[in-house]
Amino acid sequence: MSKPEVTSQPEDASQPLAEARIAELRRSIDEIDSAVIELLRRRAQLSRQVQKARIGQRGARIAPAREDRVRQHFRSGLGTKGEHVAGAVLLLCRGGGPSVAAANGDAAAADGDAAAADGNDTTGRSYR
Ligand SMILES: C=C(O[C@@H]1C=C(C(=O)O)C=C[C@H]1O)C(=O)O
Repeated sequence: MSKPEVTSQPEDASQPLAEARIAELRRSIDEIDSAVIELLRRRAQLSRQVQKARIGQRGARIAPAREDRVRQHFRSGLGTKGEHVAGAVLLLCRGGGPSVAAANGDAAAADGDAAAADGNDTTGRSYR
């Protein structure tokens, strides 16, 4: 696999058009990121409702077979790297830690997530 290109040069202020274009593109990227964040918040809410319902029926919070299908869905849409995205999405949406709603700059809540951030899901499987 080829290495990702890394530009060490500072952005060239002598190219104002290119700079303006980059700024415009970055605004579009930021808008998309905001939409992705909002969708992930909604996904996490729905996911927690499913988990709560299952726990209410004395089931487990985690459903490995369903998670495999979620990974497959991301892989079919995004290629092999999609599985990494799926791993991050599942990590975010699984309950047990602070909810995504507590994420607004709440360092204490973020600390509580550290145990889940070691690259392994709660089934002990690595998602890296
Ligand atoms: C939401 C569910 O519960 C958990 C969360 C999942 C998810 O966020 O996609 C998938 C499987 C479960 O580990 C579910 O079983 O559908």
